[in-house]
Amino acid sequence: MKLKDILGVYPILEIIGCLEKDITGIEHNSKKIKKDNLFIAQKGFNHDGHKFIDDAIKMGASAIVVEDNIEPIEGITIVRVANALDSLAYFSGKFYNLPWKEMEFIGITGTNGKTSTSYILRDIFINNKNKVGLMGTIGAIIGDTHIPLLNTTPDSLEIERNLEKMREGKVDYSIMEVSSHALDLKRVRYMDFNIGIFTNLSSEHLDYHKTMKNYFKSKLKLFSKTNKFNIINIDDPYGEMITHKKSNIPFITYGIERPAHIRASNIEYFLHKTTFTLNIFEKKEDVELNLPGKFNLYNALAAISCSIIYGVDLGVIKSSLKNIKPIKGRFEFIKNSENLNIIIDFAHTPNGLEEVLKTLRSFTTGKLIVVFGAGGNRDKEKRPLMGEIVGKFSDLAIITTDNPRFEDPLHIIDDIAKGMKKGKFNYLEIPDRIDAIEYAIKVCEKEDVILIAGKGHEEFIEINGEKLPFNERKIISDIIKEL
Ligand SMILES: CC(=O)N[C@H]1[C@@H](OP(=O)(O)OP(=O)(O)OC[C@H]2O[C@@H](n3ccc(=O)[nH]c3=O)[C@H](O)[C@@H]2O)O[C@H](CO)[C@@H](O)[C@@H]1O[C@H](C)C(=O)N[C@@H](C)C(=O)N[C@H](CCC(=O)O)C(=O)O
Ligand SMILES: Nc1ncnc2c1ncn2[C@@H]1O[C@H](COP(=O)(O)OP(=O)(O)OP(=O)(O)O)[C@@H](O)[C@H]1O
Ligand SMILES: N[C@H](CCC[C@H](N)C(=O)O)C(=O)O
Ligand SMILES: [Mg+2]
Repeated sequence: MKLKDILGVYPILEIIGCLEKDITGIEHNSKKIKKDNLFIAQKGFNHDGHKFIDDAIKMGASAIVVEDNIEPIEGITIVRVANALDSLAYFSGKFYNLPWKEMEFIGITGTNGKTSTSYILRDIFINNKNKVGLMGTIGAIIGDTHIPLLNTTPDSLEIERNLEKMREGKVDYSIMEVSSHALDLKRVRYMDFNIGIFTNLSSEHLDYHKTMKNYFKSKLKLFSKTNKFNIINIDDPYGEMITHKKSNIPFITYGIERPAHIRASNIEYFLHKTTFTLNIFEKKEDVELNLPGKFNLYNALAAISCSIIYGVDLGVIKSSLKNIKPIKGRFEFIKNSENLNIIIDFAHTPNGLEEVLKTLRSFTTGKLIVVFGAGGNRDKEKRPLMGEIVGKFSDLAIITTDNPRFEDPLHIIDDIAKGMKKGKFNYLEIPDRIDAIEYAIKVCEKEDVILIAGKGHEEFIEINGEKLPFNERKIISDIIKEL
C-alpha cells in the first residue's frame, strides 16, 4: 500500500521525503521490521521507540513515524505526528482496511467475567453454525487456530492484524475482551463496535487508573463506540449508571435482582450447574446452564442477551448452555486419582474471589481451603481486600506467590496478610506456590474443597521479567502421585 494511503486524513505535523513509496507492513517494534515497512516510534512505559529508529532502518524500514523532531535521513520518509500511539491505531486500521466493518464486532468490558462471557457467547454462535473469531486473556481463536496474545486486549496493530485474519476466514462474529487499559491506551481508538457488553465494575487496576472514577471513565468509552446495542448488567451499580447516560443506541439490560429486559428467576444453584427461568421481555423459558455460581449466571445472561439480539433461536441457546464445557482455569475441577475436590480458578480480584468463595461455601460440607496470592507490580490496594475476603469465607487460607514480577514475593504476602490480620483468620504463609499446593493437598480430607486461585489458565510464573513454566494441573498430579 502507498504510504500516502496509510496516512489518509490523519493530522500530520511534518513530512520529510516521499509519500508515494510502497509500504509492505507496519511495526512499532524495531525487532520485527521487514523490508519496506513503516516503523512507528512510540514512547512506552519502559522504552522510547525513537531510540530504535537506527535499528529499524537497518532491518529495512523505509519510512518512520515520530513524535520528536529528528534530522532528515537519506532515502527514509519521516512523518511527524503529535501522538505516535494514537497514529498507530489509525494507520493500522488504514493498512488492514478496517476488517471489523465486515463482521459483527462485539466488545466486552468490565472487571470480571469478560473471558467467561466471551466463551459462552462463542459457544452459542458456533452451535448456531456461525463462524466466530475471539480475542482475549486466553489468546485469539480464529476458526480452529489458537494464537497466543501478550495482553488481554492487544495493541491496535495486533488487533487489526488478527481481525484481518478473521476477515480472510470469513467469520460472522468477532468477540473481543476490551480492557480498561486498552480503552485508555488507544488500542481501539479508531474501531467501532456493533455491540458493547458491560459485565460489572469493582476495585482493580488502581495502580494504573488511580481512582474508581477514572477506571469507570475508561470503561465507559466502549459504549460511545457502539452502533447497535449496549448490553448492560443492571444489577451492578456502575451498570445502572451507564443506562442513565445519553446514548444514540438502545440499552438492553440483564440481571437477577432488578427488573431487566432479560432476567433470571426461580434459580437453583448446584455444584456443577444452575437451573433458572429465563425471562425475555414477557416470554419465559426454563434453562439449564452447565456452569456453577451466580457469577456465571450473570455471564450467561450477558451472552444470552447478545445472541437474542442477533436472532439466534432459543433452542440453540438452550442446548449450548446445557452442554457448555468448563472454561480453562475458570472454576475448573481437576480430576485426580484420590478424588479430592480441587478447583483451579482465575479469581484475582476481591470481587472475583468473593463470588467464587460464596459459591463454594454453599456446597462445601468439609473445610474450604484456599491457596492464593496476588500479582506483583499491579494494584496494591486490592491485596488486603483479597486477604480479608478469603479469610471471611475459608476455613484455611494459604497465602502464597502469584506472579511476583519485579516485587519481593514476601512483601506481597505481607500486604495480603494485613487484611487477614484484621479479622484474626486461620491462615498460613507458604511463599513457594508448589509447597503451598502440596500442603493444601496433604491436609485435604474427602469432604474438603481446595480452591487454587489466581493463575487460572496461566501455565507460567512471572519472576523478574521472565516467564518460567508453571503448570498447576501437572503440579497437582505430581503431588498426588507422591502421596
Ligand atoms: C503498561 C502497558 O500496557 N504496557 C504495554 C506497552 O508496553 P510498554 O509501554 O512497556 O512498551 P515499551 O517496552 O516501553 O516499548 C516502547 C516502544 O518501543 C518499542 N521497542 C522496544 C524494544 C526494542 O528493542 N525495539 C522497539 O522498537 C516497542 O515495540 C514499543 O513500541 O505496549 C506493549 C505492546 O503493545 C504491551 O504489551 C504492554 O503491555 C504490558 C505487557 C502489560 O502488562 N500491560 C497490562 C498492564 C495490560 O495492558 N493489561 C490489560 C488488562 C488485563 C485485564 O485485567 O484484563 C490488558 O489488556 O492486557
Ligand atoms: N461475572 C463475574 N463476576 C464476578 N466474578 C467473576 C465473574 N465471572 C467470573 N468471575 C471470577 O473471576 C475470574 C476471572 O473471570 P474471567 O476470566 O471471565 O474474567 P475477566 O474479566 O476476563 O478477567 P481479566 O480482567 O483477567 O481478563 C473467574 O475465574 C471467576 O473466579
Ligand atoms: N489480567 C490480569 C491478570 C492477573 C493474573 C494474576 N495471575 C496476576 O498476575 O496478577 C492483570 O493483568 O492484572
Ligand atoms: Mg479476561
